[in-house]
Amino acid sequence: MYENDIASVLISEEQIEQRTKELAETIAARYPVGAPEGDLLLIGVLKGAIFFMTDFARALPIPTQMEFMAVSSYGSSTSSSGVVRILKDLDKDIAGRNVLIVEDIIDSGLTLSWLMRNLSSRNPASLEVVTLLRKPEAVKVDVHVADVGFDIPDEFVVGYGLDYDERYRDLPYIGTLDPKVYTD
Ligand SMILES: O=P(O)(O)OC[C@H]1O[C@H](OP(=O)(O)OP(=O)(O)O)[C@H](O)[C@@H]1O
Ligand code: HPA
Ligand SMILES: [Mg+2]
Repeated sequence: MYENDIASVLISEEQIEQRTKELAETIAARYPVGAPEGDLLLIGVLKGAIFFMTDFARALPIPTQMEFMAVSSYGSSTSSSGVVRILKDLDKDIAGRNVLIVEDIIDSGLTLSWLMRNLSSRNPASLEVVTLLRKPEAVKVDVHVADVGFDIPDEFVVGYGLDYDERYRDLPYIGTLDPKVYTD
């Protein structure tokens, strides 16, 4: 599909599927079914986390509810602007709920650190994060994340929800983007 733009496949469809199942089982074990806080509330961060969110939710062996927030800090660039904008806020109150943020990637950590502060101020009963990808060498602000699918090198990646200038989200795997695509 985008063969000429992808330099290498970093994580295959099968690896994503396998790791998502493992994460879902580990995480579900921490949330007792029938708790007074109600069902676990997944907050998906649009648009990047959309594919991971839907696969992760279906792999979780417990009932969950889903809400979405859209924030953006990259736009048509390969580095974070550092300014996080809310493009779509939650429709529901999360006070007293067990909340799990579902992210596709932690790169500089700026988006997540901002989001954690924003959501904690709404008084959830608990607030945790699961991310499919993390770039340990790129982190500028430390955010505690218990569950990471894959630690990856500091290269710009696309696919499985991740875009460059809105393209490549529909690739079923995670690939590195040939630098010619963004240096031309
Ligand atoms: O750790 P950071 O350096 O802050 O980067 C991570 C964030 O950047 C991407 O979102 P983006 O702003 O590209 O929006 P999108 O999900 O709609 O593509 C990605 O989906 C994360 O939310
Ligand atoms: O490597 C990346 N690829 C796509 N979107 C991103 N947002 C932060 N880092 C990345
Ligand atoms: Mg993006």
